[in-house]
Amino acid sequence: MVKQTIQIFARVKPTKAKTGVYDLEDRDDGSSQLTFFIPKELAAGLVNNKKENYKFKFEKVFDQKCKQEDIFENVAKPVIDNVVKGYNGTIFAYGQTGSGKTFTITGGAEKYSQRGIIPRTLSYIFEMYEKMPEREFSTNISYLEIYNENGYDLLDPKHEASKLEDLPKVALMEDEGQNIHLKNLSIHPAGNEEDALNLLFLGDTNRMIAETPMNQASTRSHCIFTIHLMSKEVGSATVRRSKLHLVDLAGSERVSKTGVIVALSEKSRSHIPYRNSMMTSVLRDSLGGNCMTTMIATCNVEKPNIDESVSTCRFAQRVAMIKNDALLNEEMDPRLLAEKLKKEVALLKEELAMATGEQRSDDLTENEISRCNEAVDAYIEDKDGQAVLNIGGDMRKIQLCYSILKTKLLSRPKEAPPPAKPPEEEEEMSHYDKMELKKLQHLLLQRDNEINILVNMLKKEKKRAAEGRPSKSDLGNGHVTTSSAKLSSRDQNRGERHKGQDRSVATPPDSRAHRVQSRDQSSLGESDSPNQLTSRRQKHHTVTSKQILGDMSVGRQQAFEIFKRDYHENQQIEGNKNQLRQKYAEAKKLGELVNKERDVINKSKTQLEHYRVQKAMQGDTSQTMDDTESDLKDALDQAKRSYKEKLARLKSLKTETEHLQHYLERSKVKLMKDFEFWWAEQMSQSEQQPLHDPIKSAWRTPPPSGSSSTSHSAIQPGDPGYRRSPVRAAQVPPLELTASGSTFVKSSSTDQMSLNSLSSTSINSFNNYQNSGYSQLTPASHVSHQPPAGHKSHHSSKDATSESHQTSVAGIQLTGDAEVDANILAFVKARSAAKQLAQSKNITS
Ligand SMILES: Nc1ncnc2c1ncn2[C@@H]1O[C@H](COP(=O)(O)OP(=O)(O)OP(=O)(O)O)[C@@H](O)[C@H]1O
Repeated sequence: MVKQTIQIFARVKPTKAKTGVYDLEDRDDGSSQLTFFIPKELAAGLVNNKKENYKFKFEKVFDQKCKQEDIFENVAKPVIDNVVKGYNGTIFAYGQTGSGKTFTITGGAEKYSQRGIIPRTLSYIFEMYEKMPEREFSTNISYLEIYNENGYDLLDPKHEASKLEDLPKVALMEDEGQNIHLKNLSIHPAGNEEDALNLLFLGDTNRMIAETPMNQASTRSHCIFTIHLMSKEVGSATVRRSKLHLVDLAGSERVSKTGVIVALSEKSRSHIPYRNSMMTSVLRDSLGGNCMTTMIATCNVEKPNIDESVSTCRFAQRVAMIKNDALLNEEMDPRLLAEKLKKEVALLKEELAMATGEQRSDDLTENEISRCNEAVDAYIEDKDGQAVLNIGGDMRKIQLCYSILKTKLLSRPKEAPPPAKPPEEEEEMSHYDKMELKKLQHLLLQRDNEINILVNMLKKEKKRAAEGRPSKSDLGNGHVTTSSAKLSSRDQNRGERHKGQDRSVATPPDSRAHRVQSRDQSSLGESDSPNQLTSRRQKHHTVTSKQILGDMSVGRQQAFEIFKRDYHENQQIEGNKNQLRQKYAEAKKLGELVNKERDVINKSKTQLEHYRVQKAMQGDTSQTMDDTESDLKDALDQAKRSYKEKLARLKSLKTETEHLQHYLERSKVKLMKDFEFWWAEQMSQSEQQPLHDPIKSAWRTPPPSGSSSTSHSAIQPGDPGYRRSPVRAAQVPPLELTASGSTFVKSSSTDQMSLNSLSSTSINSFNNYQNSGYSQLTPASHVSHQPPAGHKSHHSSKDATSESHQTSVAGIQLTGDAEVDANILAFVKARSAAKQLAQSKNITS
């Protein structure tokens, strides 16, 4: 048992400007101290407004420049090492909204280097398995989201999520031993890193899709990614099961209001009401039980966020006092144990029968007879002189074995005895024979192996051809053409990935994957074969716009196209696309090089073998290598090294491209979600416009700066709310939405505002919100720019004010007097309507 308190770390989120409100110090005992300086005027409303310095001790504090790699090395690795050994582990991030919890646990959405703890953990555990050939491992994964005390399965294979409520609800169950079980949470086997990453990507995509403006999933929900490990020594019945929870908690400003967290942070409370919250029930072991737990407090050190960062650090200090007792979770596997016991019982029965003289007289079964045959064959083939034919104490079997042996002996062809040789020649020949025999035996073995490999390959190919499948990419064997071709074809097909395309085909052969067994297949549903599941996962990765946006009207589709064009993350998306292209090109080149290297290896091998055969034929049996042989051997070794290096790079390129593809998929989802929000905002604004105030309703969206739109009608025909307002309908001629052209209006009046300009403007202001980076929510006073309740968009009040003060309409100065301005607007509208009418009647004004 390992007794340990929860280890606490802190991470400071990078800020653009220097804030001067905190300091870090390394202490003599190896820990770090984080100090916040809070000027008195800022401390108003803070817990203690007299205090200016707040000091907190952590295992280590990671400053703004720290890399994801540093966090992984220092925080995650020690926990994972123990999980692989058989201890439970938990790593959770706690901090206010926007402080970097998701960035730390899952990673950033832009670059491969921004990979967070989860993807790095997945790579690391599979690397560790390779280093422990004496053990067999199995890995299963689950991904749970808890929102409003309800659990949702992010990896559910049966539902396509478009909102959180679409996912199956996970229920908490407690057994008699007070162990918590999660009903309806699917657990998926991951045979290799790629499988595991796919599960992570699937869960993340579901998490994003399910995030609606109303639930702000990432801010208010907790996400728990759990890796379930099982391992045992080869041939042993003792298994170790452990779990690693990687937890992204909801924003601290929200969770701190829940009872459990309050109880945890109050020193005087000895009883923690874990059952009051789903999150703490699931993580009960992590907070004071059988687990090694580590917390990362994420701190935002911009001045307005200091209060919350101080609270976060206070909470961390309290958490650091929680003691855990981690146990090695070792047990006998009941299945293996039963098998072992059965064998023992059979043996004991036979011994008993021998001892008591009681023998069975019934006939041996077919199975028993064939086992006797096998035992005799094995006995004959065993070259060990001490080999024993052990068939138990059953006389029927013993007699059968004797009979089989006799039959075999009698059926052997009689060999003529070799002619007698003179004694000295016999001695000389025997030495020569020994050498030659050894050589021939070795050659024979080699050829046998080669034939076996070839036969197996042929069988596989034949089977594949019969199933109509493409040849398997085999990085391990150097057949990289298919793999790189697949990469490039995936590049071309990205965006509309083929449904059901089986990614596992591109998986490099992983010998360990064969050993890995699914422990929880049953939870996947009976009909889920691994291939079906993979293709379903694959399908899940590709998010269709329909899934998020539903069926779109033609007008909305056009608006979407324009929104896409002006989207603020375009540059980043393009950057990732470029990188992906480069990586594919690199992979293709590398694939070709690996194949060349493979040819070099084969050539060098053949040359070396030929040379050795030649030498042997010339009677040179010396064991030492001559210069030529040594050169050939060096060339072969060099080619092998180079081949391995390139192969390793190819493998890592594969993981990188998977990540980039995932980032692009995320961007796609984000784009669609942002459009949905923007569109909803346009709709809600148009519905919120007071009907008696035409000025405001006309100018809720400003014209684009520098555009000629000032001479245009103020009302935006492309606006979805346009036709809904009776005031507007009365003031302007009815305009129709049309699918043709780039505008939404039928007529070509110069007073018509194109949707393009409308969209550019409101999209720009939307983009400004997105880029403002200010992590506080919009003040409630800016009602007209308030996003639909709960949306995470960070609107700045500056944007809102700039939009609400327009001074002219269609070139005419507004007065600020509502009545006068209403008249001006009515005039503009009337003029616009007249022009339009004139044009439609083909009359020049
Ligand atoms: N250490 C960091 N380096 C670079 N960018 C970061 C870092 N930490 C956070 N960010 C960025 O800050 C933004 C907010 O971070 P993140 O989403 O991780 O916050 P969070 O604490 O998970 O918020 P929420 O509670 O809303 O889920 C993201 O755009 C993220 O990429």
